[in-house]
Amino acid sequence: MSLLRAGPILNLLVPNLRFAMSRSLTTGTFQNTQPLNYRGGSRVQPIDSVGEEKAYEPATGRVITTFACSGEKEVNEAIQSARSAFKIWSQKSGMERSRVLLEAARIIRERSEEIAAMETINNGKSIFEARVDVEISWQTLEYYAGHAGAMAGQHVQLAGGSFAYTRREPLGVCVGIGAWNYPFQIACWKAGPALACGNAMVYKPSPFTPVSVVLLAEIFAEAGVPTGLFNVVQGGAATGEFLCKHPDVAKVSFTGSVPTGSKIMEMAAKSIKPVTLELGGKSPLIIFSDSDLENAVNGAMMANFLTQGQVCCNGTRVFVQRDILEKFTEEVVKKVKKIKIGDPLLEDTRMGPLINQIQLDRVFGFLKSARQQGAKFLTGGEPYTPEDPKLKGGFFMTPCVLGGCTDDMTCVKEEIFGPVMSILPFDSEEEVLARANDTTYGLAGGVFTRDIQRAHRVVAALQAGMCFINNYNVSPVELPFGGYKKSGFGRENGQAAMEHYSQLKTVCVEMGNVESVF
Ligand SMILES: NC(=O)C1=CN([C@@H]2O[C@H](COP(=O)(O)OP(=O)(O)OC[C@H]3O[C@@H](n4cnc5c(N)ncnc54)[C@H](O)[C@@H]3O)[C@@H](O)[C@H]2O)C=CC1
Ligand SMILES: C[N+](C)(C)CCCC(=O)O
Repeated sequence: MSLLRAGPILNLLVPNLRFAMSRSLTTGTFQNTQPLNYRGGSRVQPIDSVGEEKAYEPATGRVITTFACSGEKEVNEAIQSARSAFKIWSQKSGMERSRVLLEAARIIRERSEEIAAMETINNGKSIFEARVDVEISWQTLEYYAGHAGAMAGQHVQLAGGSFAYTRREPLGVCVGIGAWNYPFQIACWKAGPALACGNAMVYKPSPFTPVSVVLLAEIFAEAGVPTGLFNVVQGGAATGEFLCKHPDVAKVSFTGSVPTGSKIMEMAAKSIKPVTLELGGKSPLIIFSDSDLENAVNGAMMANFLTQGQVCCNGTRVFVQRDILEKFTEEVVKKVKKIKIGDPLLEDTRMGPLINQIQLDRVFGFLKSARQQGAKFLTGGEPYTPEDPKLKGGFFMTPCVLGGCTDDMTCVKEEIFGPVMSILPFDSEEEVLARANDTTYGLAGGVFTRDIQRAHRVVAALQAGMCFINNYNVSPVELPFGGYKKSGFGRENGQAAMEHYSQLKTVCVEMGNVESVF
C-alpha cells in the first residue's frame, strides 16, 4: 500500500494563488504576525494570559512567533463561543453537517501546499511527509462527512405494539489537546468525528506547534460552520488544565505523553468527563527469517524514521530472527546511511530536524546511556550540521541504528521519540512474543513473515491496539487507531471514533395503557 494513497488527486490540483504564495516560502523567512487564538469566527489575542511561549522553526532554530498562553477567562470565552455554536450545529441534519465537512475537505485540498509548508516550517518534518499528512487530514474530513449522513439509531419492537428507538446524540463542547508531531493531522483526527457527530470543539495545540491549527479554524469557518464551532486556544499545561477542569466541557480527547494523559484522566474524573487518550509507545516489529527481506527492511525504515522518529506508534524494538540478523542489519544500515538530511522544504530531503533543542538533548541522553550499557552504534546518532549556513542553528542529528541490544537496556525499554532503531535478535516465536509484550505500552506492533498462519497467530498474541502484517505505519482513516495498556484507550479514526464523540439515548414508547403495580 502506498503511503501517499491519494497521490493522483493531489497531482490534479490546479495551482492557485495560495499555492504560488507557499512556493515562495523558503526556510529561514517565515515570521508569524497574526494572532494565533481563534474564537467567535476570527483570530483574536487572548483576553488574559498565563505567561508567554516562543515557537521555533526547527530547521534554523529561529523564533517564528511569541504568543500569550490563554488564561482562565480566555478559555472560558472560547468554551462559551463553542456552546452557542453547538446549539445551532447539533440541530442540523447529518447531511447538512456532511456538506460543510466536505467543503472544508475541499478547501484543505486547495490550500494543501500552504498548509504543508507551514507544518514543515514549524515542525521540521520534510515537505514530502507534510504533504502526506495534509492528504490524510482532508481524507479524514471526507470520511467523517460520510458518517455524519449515515448516523442513525435503532428501532426495537416491544410487546403489545409498544416499541423503543435509540438516538445517537452529540456530547456538547469537546476539548482536543494535541501533540507537536502531527499538528494539523491530529486536529483533523479529533475535529472530524467530533463535528460529524454534532459537537463543538475547543482545540489546544502543543505550544511548540501553534501555527497550522489556526488555518484549520479559518477553513471550517469558510466552509460554513456556525460561528464559534471550532475554536483554538494557545498555551501549555496551565491552559490545558483550565480546559480539562471547565464544567461546560463534555469530553477531552488527548494526544501526548503518558504522565500528562494520567493527569488529564484525573482532572476529567472529578466531573465524570469521558476521555480518549492517545499516548506513547515502544512498539515491537518482529521479522521472521522467511520474510521478504527487502519488504522487511523497508517496513523497518517506515517503522522508525518518519517525522525524525517522533511518532507514537513507531516500531522501535526491531526483533530479527537470528539467521537473517546479519543480512537484515547490513541492508538497514545501508538504507539509513542514504537518508537525505537537510532543509525540510527542499523536495529531495527525507529527514529534517527534531522539534527543539530539549528533544535533541533528550535523544542524545538516551544514546549516551545506550553506549554505556553496551549497545553498538552501527550508524548515526551524532549531531549534524548541514552545509547550508542558514541551517547552522537547526536541531539536526543523523538517524541511528543500534545493534547488540538487550531487553534490559534503557534505549529498548523507554520511548526515545527520535530517529533511533534498536535491533534485537531472537530465536523462536514463543520467545519473541513474550519479549515483545514485556512492556507497559501497547500502542502498535508488526510482523513480517510469509507464513500466513504464523502472521495471524502472532498479531493475535500481541498486546497492542494497532497491528500490521507485512507493512508498518500505514494509517488510512478508515482504520480505528489507539492503544492497549498504558498507551491509552478510546479510538481515533474508523467508525469507532463516532462512538467516542456521541452518546446513546433510548426512548421507550408505550402504545397501550399504563399497568401500575400499585
Ligand atoms: N502519542 C503521541 O503521539 C505523542 C507522544 N508524545 C510523548 O510525549 C513526550 C513529550 O512530548 P510533549 O509534547 O511534551 O507531551 P505532553 O504530554 O507534555 O504534551 C502534549 C499536550 O498536552 C498539553 N499538556 C501538558 N500538560 C498538560 C496538563 N497538565 N493538562 C492539560 N494539558 C497538558 C501540552 O501543552 C500539549 O498540548 C514525547 O517525548 C513522547 O514521549 C509526544 C507527542 C506525541
Ligand atoms: C500517521 N502515523 C500513523 C505515522 C502516526 C500517527 C500517530 C501519531 O500521532 O504519532
